[in-house]
Formats: sequence, C-alpha cells, structure tokens
Amino acid sequence: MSYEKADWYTDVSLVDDPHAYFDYLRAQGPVVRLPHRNAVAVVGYEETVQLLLDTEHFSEINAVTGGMVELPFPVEGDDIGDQLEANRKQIAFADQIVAEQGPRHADLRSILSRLFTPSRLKQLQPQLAATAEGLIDEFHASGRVDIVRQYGGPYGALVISDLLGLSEGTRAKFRALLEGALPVPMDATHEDMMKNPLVPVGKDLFKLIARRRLANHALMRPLRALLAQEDILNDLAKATYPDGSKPSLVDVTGLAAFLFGAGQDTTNRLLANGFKVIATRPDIQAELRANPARIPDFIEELLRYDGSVKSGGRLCRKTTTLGGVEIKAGTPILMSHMAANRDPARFPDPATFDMDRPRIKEHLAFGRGAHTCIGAPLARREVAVSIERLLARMGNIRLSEAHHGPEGARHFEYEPTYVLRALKALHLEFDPL
Ligand code: HEM
Repeated sequence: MSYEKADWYTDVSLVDDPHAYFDYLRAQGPVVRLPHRNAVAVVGYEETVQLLLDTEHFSEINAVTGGMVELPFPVEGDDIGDQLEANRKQIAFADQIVAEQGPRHADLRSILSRLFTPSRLKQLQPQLAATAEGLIDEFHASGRVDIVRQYGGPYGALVISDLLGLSEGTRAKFRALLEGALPVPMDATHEDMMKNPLVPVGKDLFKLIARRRLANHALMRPLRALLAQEDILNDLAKATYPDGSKPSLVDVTGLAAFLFGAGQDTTNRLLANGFKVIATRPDIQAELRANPARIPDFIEELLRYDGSVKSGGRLCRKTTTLGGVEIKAGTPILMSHMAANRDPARFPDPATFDMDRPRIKEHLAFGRGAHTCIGAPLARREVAVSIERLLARMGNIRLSEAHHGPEGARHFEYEPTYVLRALKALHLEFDPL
C-alpha cells in the first residue's frame, strides 16, 4: 500500500497495520514532516525520549488530541508558551491531567499518587485474582471466549472500581456501562463524545465525592457519625495539594473519572494483544505454562512489541531542532510509543517477539518523564494476574478458526482509532481445566 498521502489521524486503512506505516516513516528518518496538519512525526526511540523530556521546547497540551489539536490563536513567532497558557481553556482536553504542565500537573498527580502506593497495590492483589476468577467462571464451561468483551472489558472496569473502593452496586453499574466501551473513533462528532459512557460515570463519581465532601464539612460535624463513609473515595474527597490547599470538586472528580478513561481499555486491549501472541505461538504458551515466572518478561516484551497505546501528542512550544529537523513553534507532533518501541536502532530485530531481550523494561509503552503512566504498576499486576489465572483454567488455548480463519489465512479487525491498538474481538477456544 502507498503511504505517501496517508493521514495518521483519519485514515482507517492505517489501523490494521500501524507498524508498517511507522516503518515507512522511519525509513525517511527518526523525525519526519507529514503531508497533513503541518505536523511532524517522531518515530525514533532516542528522539522520542528527547521529545518527552524536553519540556522547554515541547508542550503536552495536546497529549489527548495530537495532530487534531486546534489552536484558538494565530501562531506567530518562535515562542508560543504564554499564548498556550492564556488560551488553555479554549483548547480541547487541555484540562486533563495528562495535558497539564508544571506545578498544576504536580498538584493533580499528587492527589492520584495516594491511590498507587505499594501498600494499596498489595491490598488490591487478592481482589485482582478474585475478579479474574469470577469472570472466568462466566464463560469457562463453554470452552470459548471473546477475550475483549467477556474478560478484558469488564476486568478493567471492575479493577478501577475496586481501586476507588466503590460499593458493590456502583461497581456493577460501572461494569455494565463500561465493559463494552469502544475507543473514540476517528470520525467522532461532539454528539458521539457525549454518548461516551465515561460521561455518566463522571456524573456518578461527582455525586459520590460531593456527598463525602459535604459529610466532612465543619457544619456537618453533629451528623458526621451518620453521614461519614470511611472509604477510599472519602480519602480522595479530603485530599489536599502539597501546599495544603483544597482541590476543587471538579478537579477531584475529573481525576477519578480519568482513571477509567486511561486505565480500562488500555489494559483490556493489551491483554487481547497478549492472547493473540499466546494463541498463535504454542512455544510461548508452553513456556509460560511451564514457567509462570516468565510472565513479567512476556508482559514487558508485549508492551514493546504490540503495546496498547499507538500514539499521543505533543506541540512545539519554542522553535527548536529534533533529530536534525527544524520544528517551528505551533507544530503538532505525532508522538508514537509504538513507533519508538520498534526502532531497530534501539531494539534489534524489532518485529520479533523475544522475551530474552536485554534491558527489556526500557520500552516507552508507559511513556517517559513527568507524565509517565501512574497506573503502570497496577496495569502490570492486572495483566500478570489475568494471564496466570487464564492459563491455569484454559488448556490448549487456540484461535477460533470460525472467527479468525485457518492458519496461513488469519484475519483480525481493529477499532478505527489512532490512539489505541485495539482488537475489536479476539475469539479463543480452549479445553476447560
Ligand atoms: C496497559 C495499560 C496502560 C498503558 C499502555 C498506559 C499508557 C500510558 C501512557 C503512554 C501514558 C503517558 C501519556 C503521555 O505522556 O502523553 C499514560 C498516562 C497515564 N495513565 Fe496509563 N496506561 C495504562 C494503564 C493505566 C492504568 C491501569 C491507569 C490507572 C488506573 C492509568 C492511568 C494513567 C494516568 C492517570 C496517566 C496520566 C499521568 C500524568 O499525566 O501524570 N494508566 N498511560
């Protein structure tokens, strides 16, 4: 296929094999001007690290929208830093933690970091296994499963509900809302966005956190014994920034809701990519069964080889040069974790799945720098527990030929999004154990 006129952000034909498109770009250099949106793609590993760490020249304000960002002012001159900040409210999704910068970002991150302490993750461990077992029970006897819809989707929603300590009722409601959630498609309209199940999830979280804030208010002291709910949401409701000031209710709710957006489908689709490998590589399946201690290496190589985040965005704030290419202030950057992870200059023979790579954890699947994925330790645990439990109860895992075709003529469909590497479905057959 010819990539000359391809547009990463709208071209559905790039969805099936993004690796081939990135190989095409990389053949031109680690940093490449794109024919659309006046954008530049960074596809080299070292250059992606530089991009992520250089907060003087590059902004994360378009981390969500990438090349689709629309600036509400004309770009003039070689430094648009002040204009970006002055116009932040007009830029779509620039109020999300992943798009914030400096002290405001550090404040927001400090609120979330209390959920991701090693002791909290340890506390969650038995729930991760119990949730996995409960979901496996739902399909086990049939000997077949679509791992995306019947396992990963609900699993991701339930784990984040448990992370937030939600009640059984809310947990079940959020599962129903989110288990079939689809990534935002390339041609999404504003109306489509408002139909996103994260909207009702955010509204419910707002009510739950608001109730706890009210219960903690000084005027409510006499009723506190009646109203107080000593749970994790209550800790979030009471949380303060490092300087002792209180975040707004909207900020706390936004953070809690963002966890579902950032953590559910990413984990779901990574698991599916992993089971695609497990089902098509009997040697790897046998090795993981014989030696579960290799599961962490499998996960790291999976994150590198076919991680679930394809691309994000950065914006040039101050004119600079990267990888020998001059980038003008105002230029949107296609930043791709996936492309960096397949750079042969950093990972020899990158299209080969090799669990024995040296320094296997140095991939960029969870980003780098100030915005490095805060949920990475949880995601790693979720995927490890899932692989362990699924392998323990599913013998001889293979692809369903009825859905994916026979060996030599396999087909897989991916969701039309530029953000996630998202199999629409992965139908497996297995011998119940
Ligand atoms: C396999 C699963 C996951 C992958 C591949 C992934 C990937 C990423 C990446 C690449 C970033 C950085 C984006 C950027 O720099 O523009 C990020 C940020 C983030 N992720 Fe994850 N993520 C995963 C799971 C999770 C989970 C389970 C949670 C929480 C429950 C989570 C919460 C977040 C948050 C809050 C941020 C923003 C951090 C900040 O801006 O400081 N992620 N993730």
